[in-house]
Amino acid sequence: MARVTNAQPARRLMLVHAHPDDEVTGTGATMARYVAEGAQVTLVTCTLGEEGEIHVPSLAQLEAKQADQLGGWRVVELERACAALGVSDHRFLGGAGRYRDSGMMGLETNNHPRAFWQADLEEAARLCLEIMREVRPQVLITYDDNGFYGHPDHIQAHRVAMRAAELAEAEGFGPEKIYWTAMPLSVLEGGIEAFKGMDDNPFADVESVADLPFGHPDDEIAARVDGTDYYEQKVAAMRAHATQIPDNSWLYGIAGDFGGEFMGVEYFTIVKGERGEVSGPHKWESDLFSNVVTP
Ligand SMILES: CC(=O)N[C@H]1[C@@H](O[C@@H]2[C@H](O)[C@H](O)[C@@H](O)[C@H](O)[C@H]2O)O[C@H](CO)[C@@H](O)[C@@H]1O
Ligand SMILES: [Zn+2]
Repeated sequence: MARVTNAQPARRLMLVHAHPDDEVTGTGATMARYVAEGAQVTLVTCTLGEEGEIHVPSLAQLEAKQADQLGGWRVVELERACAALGVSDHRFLGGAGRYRDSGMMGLETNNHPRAFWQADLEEAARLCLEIMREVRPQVLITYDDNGFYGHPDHIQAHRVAMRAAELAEAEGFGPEKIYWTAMPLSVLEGGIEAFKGMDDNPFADVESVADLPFGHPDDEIAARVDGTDYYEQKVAAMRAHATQIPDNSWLYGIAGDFGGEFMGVEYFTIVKGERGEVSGPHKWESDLFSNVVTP
């Protein structure tokens, strides 16, 4: 049984994401910050994103219904994004190509025999456990039980990560703290105002934040990680995912109009472990490793 070696950094963060590009949008600044601070950041991506859209016209024929090569291309996009963030430890769950992108909830692609949505949970969790046993992360990040916005692969990534953490706990090396990606309602409400008048307004049809499948009251948020110093790395990593994030994406609008204030700050709820120092009106933690005692 592998044990923490002297060669491993003192602080170790593991993230379990569903598709290439998820690592950037929800946790890119957090990853870049902890890498810069000397932590080991291990990214686990569960699928290759084969069923995604393609926003690069010259690559359109790679789509699943044609050449079905988008997954391979997104492997390269992910490598480039990790390089931009400074992340050197990336794994595909079960190895590249083990689990296939299931497509949006309810689509026929959910039933593909290799779809992650069809994965045997125990088997997939044990594959995740193997990485956890090697890395022994003190902090684990994944999605909430709705996968943040209800995508089947995100829901499955949550289930696999949480089951792996449970199995690791039983073997005596579970993560000390577990966080789920989140967004405060106050930030979403600010976004709705800020986007009015933008061409690519993601909130165009949204009357109220209550209409969104995600968002937490500010007091339910546990941690606000300030990665504003790394927002340029985050934007560079977003650009690496060109098939998923088009040049006219609202995400770049935010980056342009608000800089690191929005793109460089990422939020989490906590579902395991004791928070360390908290501050501000909503008592948010600023360091995911605060209060960690596990060597
Ligand atoms: C951020 C994320 O999880 N993206 C997934 C998602 O992509 C969506 C999908 O292409 C949908 O058809 C679009 O309308 C929507 O705008 C996209 O965000 O689902 C894809 C298929 O499972 C997945 O490849 C992509 O990474
Ligand atoms: Zn995703």
